[in-house]
Amino acid sequence: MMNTPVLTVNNISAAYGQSIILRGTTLSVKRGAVTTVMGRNGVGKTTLLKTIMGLLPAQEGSILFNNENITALPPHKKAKAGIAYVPQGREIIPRLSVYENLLLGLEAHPDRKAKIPEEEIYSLFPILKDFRKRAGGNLSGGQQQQLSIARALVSNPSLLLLDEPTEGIQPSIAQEIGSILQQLVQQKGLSVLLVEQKIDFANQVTDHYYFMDRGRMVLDGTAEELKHSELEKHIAV
Ligand SMILES: Nc1ncnc2c1ncn2[C@@H]1O[C@H](COP(=O)(O)OP(=O)(O)OP(=O)(O)O)[C@@H](O)[C@H]1O
Repeated sequence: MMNTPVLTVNNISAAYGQSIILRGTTLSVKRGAVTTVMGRNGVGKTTLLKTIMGLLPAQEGSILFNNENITALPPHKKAKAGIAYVPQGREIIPRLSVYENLLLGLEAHPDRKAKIPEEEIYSLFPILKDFRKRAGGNLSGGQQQQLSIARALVSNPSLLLLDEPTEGIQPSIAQEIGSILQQLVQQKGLSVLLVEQKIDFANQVTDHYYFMDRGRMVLDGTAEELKHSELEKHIAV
């Protein structure tokens, strides 16, 4: 079990109406490591995460989570099975307090009596303890990103899908988020599928890269395996 991928995506396709976005996308996500998908704007990275989560149907191909076929499961069942999604733009509920936003994470917890693991969450994200009564909408972008990740962790996932966590936040906070991710991977064995545009942040956390173009993967490997020039070619805007 330890050596098998936590998630395998085989040849999936997905579309918005007539507009086909994923065209035979294949990747595998290593257990207890960070796998990062990079690629230019609009190549289908967000669509890939949405399809894995079940927010968009896969019209062809299959998705295996811990060797079980989850292709057609609805999002709430995937969440209960242990997949958490941190969407691009974070989707904090602005009028709810930080604590109430965290409570929403419990909806996806497989145990209905589960409570927020406050000690763990606040030791990872001390700012959320100080601000627990503050409205989510009054936090800075970086704090909202931390809240969004914390809310995902409240459901006790084994796989975290993370869409551009550094978008619009300052480099020092991005670096902090990077260290927290590393901690979660190394200490809790969390598996992460990250979509990222910033190579510096990606380099801080990534074990294995995939490069996506027009709905499919065109290159993959560890940082050592990939030549810098190749990376630049696939992320240049
Ligand atoms: N809800 C939607 N309806 C129709 N088309 C969409 C929808 N969402 C995204 N698209 C289109 O699908 C394509 C892929 O979008 P997607 O968001 O997956 O790309 P991305 O690689 O994540 O890019 P970005 O980095 O800009 O988020 C784009 O051409 C986009 O315009």
